[in-house]
Amino acid sequence: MALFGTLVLVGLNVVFFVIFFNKRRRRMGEPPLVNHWLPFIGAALDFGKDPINYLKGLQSRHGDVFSMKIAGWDYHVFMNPLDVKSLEKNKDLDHREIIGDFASRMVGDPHAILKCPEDEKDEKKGFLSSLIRGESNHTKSPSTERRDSFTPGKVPPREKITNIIESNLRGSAQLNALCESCVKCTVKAISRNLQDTVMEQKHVKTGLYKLCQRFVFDLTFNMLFGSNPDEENETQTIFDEFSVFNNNSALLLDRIPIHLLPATKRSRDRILDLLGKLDWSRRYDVSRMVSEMNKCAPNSDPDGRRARHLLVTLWAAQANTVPALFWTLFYLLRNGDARYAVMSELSELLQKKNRRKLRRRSSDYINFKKKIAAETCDKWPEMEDILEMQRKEIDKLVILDSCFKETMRLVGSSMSIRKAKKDTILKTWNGDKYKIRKGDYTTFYAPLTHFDNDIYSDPEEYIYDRFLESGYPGSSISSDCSNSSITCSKVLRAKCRFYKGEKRISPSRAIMTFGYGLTRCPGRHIATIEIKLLILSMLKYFNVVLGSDDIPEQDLTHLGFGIMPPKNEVIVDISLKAPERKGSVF
Ligand code: HEM
Repeated sequence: MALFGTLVLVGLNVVFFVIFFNKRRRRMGEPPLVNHWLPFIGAALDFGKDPINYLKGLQSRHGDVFSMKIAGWDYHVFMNPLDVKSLEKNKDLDHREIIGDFASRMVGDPHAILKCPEDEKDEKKGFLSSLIRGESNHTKSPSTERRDSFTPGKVPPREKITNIIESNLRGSAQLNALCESCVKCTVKAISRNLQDTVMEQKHVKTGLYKLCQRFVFDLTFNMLFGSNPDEENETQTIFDEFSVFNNNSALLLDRIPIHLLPATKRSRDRILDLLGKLDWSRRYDVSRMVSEMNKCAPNSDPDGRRARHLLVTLWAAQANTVPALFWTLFYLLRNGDARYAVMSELSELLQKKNRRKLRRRSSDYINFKKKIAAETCDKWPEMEDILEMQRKEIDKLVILDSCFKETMRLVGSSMSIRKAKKDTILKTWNGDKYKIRKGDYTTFYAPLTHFDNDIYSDPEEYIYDRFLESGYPGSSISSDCSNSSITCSKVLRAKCRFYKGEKRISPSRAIMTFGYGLTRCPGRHIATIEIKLLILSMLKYFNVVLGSDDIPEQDLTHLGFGIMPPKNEVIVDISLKAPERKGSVF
C-alpha cells in the first residue's frame, strides 16, 4: 500500500513538473498573458458559457490584445474590430495548416485539402532547389502563392485541389453555371422532400432544422455531384449516413479521436465507401468543380483519397449552410414586415420581368420542366418563377440580401484563426506593437464586430433593413454598390459604409461570418444563392407557420466554427398556398 502511495505521489509530481515547465511564459513585447488553473483546457469552459462577456471582462483587465489558452491552443486574442485589417494584411499569418488539420480530423488521412505527404516533399524540394538556385526564402501571401503555383503539370496536389475549389466557387462564369444548376436542384429538393407528405396530409408539422438539413443536402449533393437516373434512392441513402457522421462533427473538430465515436466512424467509413463507388460515367450534371477534383486524384485510388476529397467538400458545403438557412428562414417567418418586404420585392422583380419580352427558353430548360412535371402531381406548383431565376436577378433582391446579412450578423460565430509561419510583429490600429512567436495562433471572434454598439445601433435586435440605404434615382448614395432595387420611386441599395467612431470599416469586415481577408470562405457566393432560392421558394409557394415565436437558444458546442445551430428543434406547420391571384403578394 505504501509503495502504491509513493508511486501515485511520484506520478503526480511528474505531471505537475511537466505542466509547470510547459506552461507558457510571457516574453518582452508579447501581449499580456491570462493565467488559467486548468492545464490544457484553459479558458474553454468560461469561454463556452458566455463568450462575448467573458472576453470583454478580460479586455477590461488586459486591454485590446491578450494571450490565453483555449482547449489546448494558445491564442493571441484581438478584441478591437479595427485590428482585423492588420491581421488580414500580415503575410506571416496563415490558415492553411489549420484548415488541413480540420480536414484530417473530419475525413482522416491522406487527403490533399491544404495538406498531403507529396506536398510536404514538394515543399522541401522547393526549398532545397531555391537554396541551390540562390533564391531568397521569401514567403508570399497565400493568395499570391496559390496563383503563382498554378502551372498545369507542375502543381502539387494540395495546390491543385485548392485552385479547383477557388476558381470554381469564385469565378463569375463558373458561378453562373453553378447557379443555373442550383435553381433546378432547389425545385427538385423541395418537391422530393415535401411533395408526398404535403399532398397527402395537407398540413404537415415538421422540425424546421431537420427540413433545412434535408433541403441543403439534397440540393448540394445533386448540384455538385450530379445524379444517377438509375439510383432513385441514392440521395436518401447517402443523407442517412451523412446525418450520423455530421451529428458529431463538432466533437471531431474539437480533437476527439474518431475511435472514441464508433457510430460516427462506422458512418464515415460507409459514406467514404459509397462516394468511392460512385460510377461517374453514369452521372448527369456533375459540376465542373467535382469533375476536376476527380481528375486530380489517381484513377486507382487504393488509399481512398478521392472519396476523402469528396466527403470534405460535401461536409464544408453543408456544415454552415444548414444553420444559415435555418436562422434566415426562422427570422423571416417570425417577422411579418420583413417577410412582406421580401415578397413585395420579388413580386416587383417578376412583374418587371413579365413586362419584358419573354426570353427564348433553351431546350435544356424545356426538357427539365417536362421532367419535373412528370415527377410531380397536377396540383404541385410548377415553381416557374424560381426555375427562371438568374444570378443577376437574385443579386438585385437587396431586401432579401439585407435580411440574410442581418441574420448572419446575429448568428455568425466564426473565430478566424491564423498561425504564425515565423516570428512576426503585429501593429494595431493605434500604433501599439505586439510580438508573435512562430507557431502561435491569432484569433478574432466575429461577434465582437457584429455586436459592437459603435458599429451597429441596438445590436441585439433583428432589424431587417439594417443593411440598406435609400435615396432617389440618380442620387449619390453608396455609388460603390452595384445592386439596387427601385421601390416607390426610391432606390434601395446595399449599405456599404460602416463606421466605428470616425474610422470607416469595409463591408467585408463589418460582417465576418464567412471569415476575413483573402482566405474568406470560397463557398460564400454559392451558399448565399442556395439559401436565397430555398427561402424564396418556401415563402412563395407554401404557408409556413412557426409553432412558437420564441427564439431558440444557440448550440454553443459549435462555437467558433461558423454558425451555431439551434439547441432545440423549432416546429413549423407547412401547407401549399392556393394558386396565386394576379397581383397578390402572399
Ligand atoms: C452560410 C454558409 C457558409 C459559411 C458561414 C461558411 C463559413 C466559412 C468559414 C468561416 C471558413 C473559414 C475562413 C477563414 O478561416 O477565414 C470557411 C472555409 C471554407 N468554406 Fe465555407 N462557409 C459556408 C458555406 C460553404 C459552402 C457552400 C462551401 C462549398 C461549396 C464552402 C467551402 C469552404 C471551403 C473549401 C473552405 C476552406 C477554404 C480554404 O481552403 O482556405 N463553404 N467557410
